[in-house]
Amino acid sequence: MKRVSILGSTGSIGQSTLSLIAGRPGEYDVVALTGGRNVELLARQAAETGAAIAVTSEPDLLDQLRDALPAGIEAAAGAEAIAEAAARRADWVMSAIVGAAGLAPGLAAIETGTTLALANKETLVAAGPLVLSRAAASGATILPVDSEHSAIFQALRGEDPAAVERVIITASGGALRDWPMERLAEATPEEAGRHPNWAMGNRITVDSASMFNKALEVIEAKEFFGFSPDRIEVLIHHESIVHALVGFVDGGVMAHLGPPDMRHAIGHALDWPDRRALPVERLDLAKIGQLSFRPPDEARWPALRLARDVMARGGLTGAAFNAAKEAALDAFLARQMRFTDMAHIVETVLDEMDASGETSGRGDISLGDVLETDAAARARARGAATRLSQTV
Ligand SMILES: NC(=O)C1=CN([C@@H]2O[C@H](COP(=O)(O)OP(=O)(O)OC[C@H]3O[C@@H](n4cnc5c(N)ncnc54)[C@H](OP(=O)(O)O)[C@@H]3O)[C@@H](O)[C@H]2O)C=CC1
Ligand SMILES: CC(=O)[C@@H](O)[C@H](O)COP(=O)(O)O
Ligand SMILES: [Mn+2]
Repeated sequence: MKRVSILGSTGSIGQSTLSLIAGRPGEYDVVALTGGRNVELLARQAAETGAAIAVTSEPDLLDQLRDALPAGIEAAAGAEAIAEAAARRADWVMSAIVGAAGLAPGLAAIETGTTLALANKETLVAAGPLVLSRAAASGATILPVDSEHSAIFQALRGEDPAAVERVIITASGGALRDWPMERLAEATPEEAGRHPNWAMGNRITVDSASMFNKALEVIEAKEFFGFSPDRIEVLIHHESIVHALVGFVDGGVMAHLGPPDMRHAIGHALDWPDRRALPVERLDLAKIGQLSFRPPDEARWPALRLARDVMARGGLTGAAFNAAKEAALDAFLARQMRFTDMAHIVETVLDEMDASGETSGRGDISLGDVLETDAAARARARGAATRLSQTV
């Protein structure tokens, strides 16, 4: 039996992963499941799968988790306990915690030499070189789960990476794509949180509307595949059917298509290097009829320009970018500032930290360096958000 652990099992990706596993009885031995505040669901998942251990990130919910678990399933709580559970021997680990909180547990799994299915894009944005060098040292395999990166990975199967000329990552445009630009400042968290095509967690859905999700994905593609930034393009594609395209030196372009359902990308990583049947809807292009494409407007979506700055600056800039974005998103979701303020705040934090040398990151970057930069960027972004909320 394949031993699997799921970090972030109570979230959107985590639940989809468990649904695939439940559809193949007797094939998987569930080692660890981790969640956050939803301990009721976590306990139910652990009971249904017979997991060895269930861990919540919230120490104040440990008793509640313990009470809800059947006898024989271990319970634990806190960030360290999650990293320890991630380090338990497993053949395959899904990294689906949201945000930078997923970095340390993902690294802990990597140290064991396992196969890490990586949905947590923040891991590569904040600490790409560190994560890849630790994987090379331990022999761990990292498989992309983010739909665009899974698409690129699949288009590259059997290809010579040197023959790649460019990659094109598609973007739906998110919830506010048809709004006039002058109204964007008024958008509420509820309005920004309605994705036109994908059912996902709330944070990534709002990031999709601001295009910060795509900005993270461009950096993720640079880090994971090693493409130079000038070879990574973004294309607005409303239907979310073409997930990414790879252009080769002979002019040929391979596109990866499929209905917007993450069970395909998750299943691909679960079954890799094989391909097996997955319970996803089959693509019916005749029914869809038309697919549309247009270039992104960087004035509307400054996050895309910021991603280019992050890649040009390098060092610890990715860690600062992600943390500032997370803090700005927190402030927007808490209604402390406007939708359009998020990009201003992130840009201000990046410029300040670049000027002070805090993100220069010379030499080998450690997890401690990344976490320190993350904390500094978050503090700056929170400060800027508080000042803004006092002036609005
Ligand atoms: N959803 C999607 O389709 C896609 C998601 N991704 C990426 O996958 C990751 C997960 O996304 P998604 O499933 O949508 O997110 P969700 O918000 O749906 O789920 C997040 C998971 O992380 C847990 N969690 C939240 N905060 C913490 C914390 N501080 N420490 C430990 N665990 C925590 C949550 O627990 P609880 O809910 O119990 O509080 C939940 O299990 C993100 O990095 C996202 O960018 C990438 C591509 C597509
Ligand atoms: C499913 C997935 O991978 C998401 O990251 C998706 O890409 C979000 O859609 P957009 O950011 O294109 O709106
Ligand atoms: Mn994606």
